[in-house]
Amino acid sequence: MSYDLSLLGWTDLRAAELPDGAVPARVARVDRGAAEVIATDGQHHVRYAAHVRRAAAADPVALPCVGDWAALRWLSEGRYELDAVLPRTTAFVRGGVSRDSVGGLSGDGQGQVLAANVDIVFVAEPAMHATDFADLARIERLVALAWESGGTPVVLVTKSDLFEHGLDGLLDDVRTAAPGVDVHAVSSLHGDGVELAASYLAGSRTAVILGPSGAGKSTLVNALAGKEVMETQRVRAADGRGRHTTVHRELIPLARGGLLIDTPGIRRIGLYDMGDGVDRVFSDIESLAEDCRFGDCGHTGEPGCAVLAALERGELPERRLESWRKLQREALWMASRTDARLRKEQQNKWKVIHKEMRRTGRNRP
Ligand SMILES: Nc1nc2c(ncn2[C@@H]2O[C@H](COP(=O)(O)OP(=O)(O)OP(=O)(O)O)[C@@H](O)[C@H]2O)c(=O)[nH]1
Ligand SMILES: [Zn+2]
Repeated sequence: MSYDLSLLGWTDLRAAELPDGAVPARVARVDRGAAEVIATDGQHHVRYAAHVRRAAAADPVALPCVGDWAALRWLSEGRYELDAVLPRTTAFVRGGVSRDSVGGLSGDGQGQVLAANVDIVFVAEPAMHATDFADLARIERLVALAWESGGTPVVLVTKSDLFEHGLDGLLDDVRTAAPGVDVHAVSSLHGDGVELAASYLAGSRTAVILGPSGAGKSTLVNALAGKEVMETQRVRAADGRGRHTTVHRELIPLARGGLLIDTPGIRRIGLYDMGDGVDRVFSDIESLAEDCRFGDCGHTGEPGCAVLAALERGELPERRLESWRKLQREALWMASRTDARLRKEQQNKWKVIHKEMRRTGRNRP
């Protein structure tokens, strides 16, 4: 019985990074100190090698996370340990982490990776939410997060069936809020746009769905996955034994190909580390700002401000500038706040893990 790893997104590029003699596997779920992984010969519960644990203790960014590709080392009959995390192509990171020029991550001991190797980031925003229309500011924020992860954002305006008139106008507004990003209307209820969304995952790509509570994420996951997610997935069909359904709740193979990562952490993701992403989602303002007379122009009335000039000419919507200001302020505030909180969380978490390791003697190299 074997799994076809290419259906999980394994490529020649990744294969080139696999150490000699190691067995490749994708992380489907993590537990403290261990992971559920899928390898060619099936699913395994694997502990982390001592050097992986040491690296993670120094910097939690080194901890395996869902979506990671891992190199396994064979221990004995049917048992493996997780020996290395292969270089990540993208990552959703919470906490104080910066990205170096080649896209690698360099942590400062506080970051936490929520999901890795995500190609497509669906930003779900309901066309109609309670009594309100789509929240453009929220779309901007989540698109910024998506860019920051290294993945490609695609905005899905969900529940489009609730919007009979003026949907085209709404989509135009959304496109203005997310320049350079594909925007589509989706109704999971009627099936409109679902095939189109699924087509982004062709070639066994991996996606996440970000969006506020009630945006229709779960409904969309089910629509994308096809009926009875757990029973019809192709990856598991190859296994034929019908076991191990639980890990697929976090790394979900879709009936039409491709995968979705759906974890509580990704669902809760808010406004973390959006530095570069903010610049990109506001590329219109950033490029106007290049023509401001002063390099450090705050666009609040300085002489020769090109941003305010565009505003006066009606070329830049006022809402857009307001949104940009708000996001800049929030990013600053969140950065200071999450840093302190995360540091504490991580300290507590590792205290518990170290205690556990001492108790079981598992920390001996
Ligand atoms: N009219 C309409 N309703 C929908 C559609 N998709 C989802 N809903 C409804 O919207 C509500 C919320 O949908 P969920 O899929 O649970 O939303 P969610 O984003 O997963 O919400 P959380 O679990 O809170 O994050 C449910 O009552 C769905 O039935 C749609 O395409 N059209
Ligand atoms: Zn200016």
